[in-house]
Amino acid sequence: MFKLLKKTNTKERIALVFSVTFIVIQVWLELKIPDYLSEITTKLQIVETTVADIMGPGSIMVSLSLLSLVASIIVGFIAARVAASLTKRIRGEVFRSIMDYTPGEIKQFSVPSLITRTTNDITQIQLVIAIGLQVIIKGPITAIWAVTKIADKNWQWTTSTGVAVIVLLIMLSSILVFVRPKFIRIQTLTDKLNSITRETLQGTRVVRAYNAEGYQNNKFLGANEELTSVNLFTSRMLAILNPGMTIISGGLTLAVYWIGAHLIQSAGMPNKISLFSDMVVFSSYAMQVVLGFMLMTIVFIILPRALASANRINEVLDLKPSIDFVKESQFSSNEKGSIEFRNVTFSYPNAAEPVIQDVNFTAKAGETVAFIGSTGSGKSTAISLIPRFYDVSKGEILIDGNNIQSYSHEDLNNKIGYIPQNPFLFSGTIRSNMDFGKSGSIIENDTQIYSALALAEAEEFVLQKEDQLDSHVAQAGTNFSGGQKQRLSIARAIARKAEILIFDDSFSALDYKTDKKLRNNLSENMVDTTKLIVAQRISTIMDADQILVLDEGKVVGQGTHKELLESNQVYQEIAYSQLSKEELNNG
Ligand SMILES: Nc1ncnc2c1ncn2[C@@H]1O[C@H](COP(=O)(O)OP(=O)(O)OP(=O)(O)O)[C@@H](O)[C@H]1O
Repeated sequence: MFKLLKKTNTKERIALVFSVTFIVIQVWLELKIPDYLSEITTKLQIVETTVADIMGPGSIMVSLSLLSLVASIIVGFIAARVAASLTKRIRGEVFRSIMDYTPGEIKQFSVPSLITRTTNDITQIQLVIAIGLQVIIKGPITAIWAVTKIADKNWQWTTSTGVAVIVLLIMLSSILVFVRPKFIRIQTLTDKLNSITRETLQGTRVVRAYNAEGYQNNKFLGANEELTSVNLFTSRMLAILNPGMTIISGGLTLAVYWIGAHLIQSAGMPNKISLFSDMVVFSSYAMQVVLGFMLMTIVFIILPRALASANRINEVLDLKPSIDFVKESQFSSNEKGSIEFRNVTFSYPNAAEPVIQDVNFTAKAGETVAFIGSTGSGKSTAISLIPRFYDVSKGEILIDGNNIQSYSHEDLNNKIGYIPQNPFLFSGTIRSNMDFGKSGSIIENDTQIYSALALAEAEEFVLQKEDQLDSHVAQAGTNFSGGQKQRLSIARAIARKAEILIFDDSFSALDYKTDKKLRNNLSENMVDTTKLIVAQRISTIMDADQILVLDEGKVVGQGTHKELLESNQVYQEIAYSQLSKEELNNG
C-alpha cells in the first residue's frame, strides 16, 4: 500500500497537505463547540439570563458547525480528487505492465485475475484513499485532542470514558479478527466469478449447442453463492458496528449523567451549577473521544481489503517480463528479410520435455519456408519464437544475420508481419484494423489499404459492404466469418510492408480456390518478402522453396515438395491422405 502511495506526484502531495490542514481545522472547530455549550448551560442556571444572552454563544455554535461542515466537504473533495488521479495513474501503469507480459506471464495470473486487478482492486485503493484518508487522519487527532480536553476534569467521568473506549476496542478488534481474512477471500472469489463469466460468455455457442446452460449455471451459482456468503458474513459483522457504537455511546452518556447526578446531589449550591455545566460539556467531549477511537479502528477494517488489493496490484507491477528487449538495436546490417534458425530448441516454462528440438533452416529474402506436421508437433511454437513471444532455450534465431535478441522491440516487430492462428480483429472499423499499431511503413491513403486487401483476397467483400473501410468491426471481429477474419488479418500484416510474413495456419478457414489465389498473389506481388507458412494442407505449402516436416518437435524431413514426396515417409503419409498422386505430382 505504501509502495502505491509513494506514486503520488507533487501536486497530489500538496493536495494531501491541504487536506490534512482542513482536517485539523475541522477537528478544532468540532472541539470548540462544547466550550460554547458550557457557556450556555452556565447562563441557563442564572435567572436573569435572557434569550439574547443565549443567542451569542448559540450563533457561534451554529457557525462552528457550519464551518466544520465546509471543512469536511473540502477534505472530501480533495481526497476524492487525489484518489481518482492517483488510481488513474496506477491503472495506466498496471495496463502498461500487462502489455509487456509474454503469453506465459499472462497465463501465470490468468486473464480474469488481471482484469479484476486492473479494475476492482484499484477501486479498493481509490476507496481507501477517498474515504479512509479522512478517517485515518481525523481519528487520532480527534481522540488525542478530546482526551486532553477532559483528562483533568473528573476522575470518575474520565474512568467511565476509558471503560467505554476499552469496550469499543474489544468490539472492533473482535470484528476485525473475523472480517480481515474474509476480505482477502472476497478478491480471490471475485477472480473466480469473473473467470466463469468470461469462459461462459466466450464459449456461449458451445454452451448452447451442448445444452450446457444448466452446467455452467451451476458453476456460476456455486461461485456466486460462495462470494455472496462471504460478503454477507462481512456485512453482518460490520452491521454490528452501528448498534454497538450506539450502545457504547448511549451507555457512556448514561454513565456520565448518572455519575454527574450523584456529584451534583452531594455538592454545595454554587458548585452544583458549575458541575452541571461540566457534565454537559464532558459528555460532548467523551463522545468525541469515542468517535476518535471508532474512526481509528475503522481504518483497520477498511484497510485489510485495500491491503489485499494493493498486494495484488504490486504483484502485477513487480513482475519483470521474462523477455527483455534492448532499448536500441545493436547492429548494422544491409540485409533485408533473411531468417535463420540455428539449432533451436525450446521448452515451455515448467515443462520437462522440449517442444521443439534442434531446428535448423535458412530462408533468404523472398523465399518461402513451410512447416507441416501432425497437430501438436510444434509448428506454431517454432514460429512464435521469431516475434519473441518466448525466448529459445538453446540455439539462436537470426534475422538479417543478427540475433533477434539484439533487436529493439520496435525494430524486431517492424521486420515482421505476424498472422496468428486465431485471427483477432479489434473493435472499430476495417480501416482502424488495417492501420493498426505502429509499423515501419505508414499508411497514408486508402489505396494502400485496398491494395493490401486485394492481395489478401479481401477487397471484394469489403467493397460490398455499405460503409466499406468504415464498416464496423465488433470486438474480436465477431461480425465477420472465420475466412473473412483470416483474410483481414492477412491484409493487416501485408499493409505493414514487413520484410518477413509469418502465417500461422492462416489459410485454414479459406476455401481451396481463395487459398490458391491468395498464395499466387503473395508469390507474384511480394517477391522480396520472406514467407514462413505453417499449414495443415499440403496444397497450401507445396510450392514452398523449403518444407520442414515436424514430428514431436523434431525435424524429420526437410526439402522441397518433390524431394520430400520421393523420400520422406511422414510427408508421404500426410500428402497421400489429402491429395491424389496426380494432384501431388502436378503440384
Ligand atoms: N503455452 C503453452 N504452454 C505449455 N505447452 C504448450 C503451450 N502451447 C503449446 N504447448 C504444447 O506444445 C506442443 C506443441 O504445440 P504447438 O501449438 O506448437 O503445435 P502445432 O504443431 O502448432 O499444433 P497445431 O497444428 O494443432 O496448431 C503441444 O504439445 C502443446 O500442448
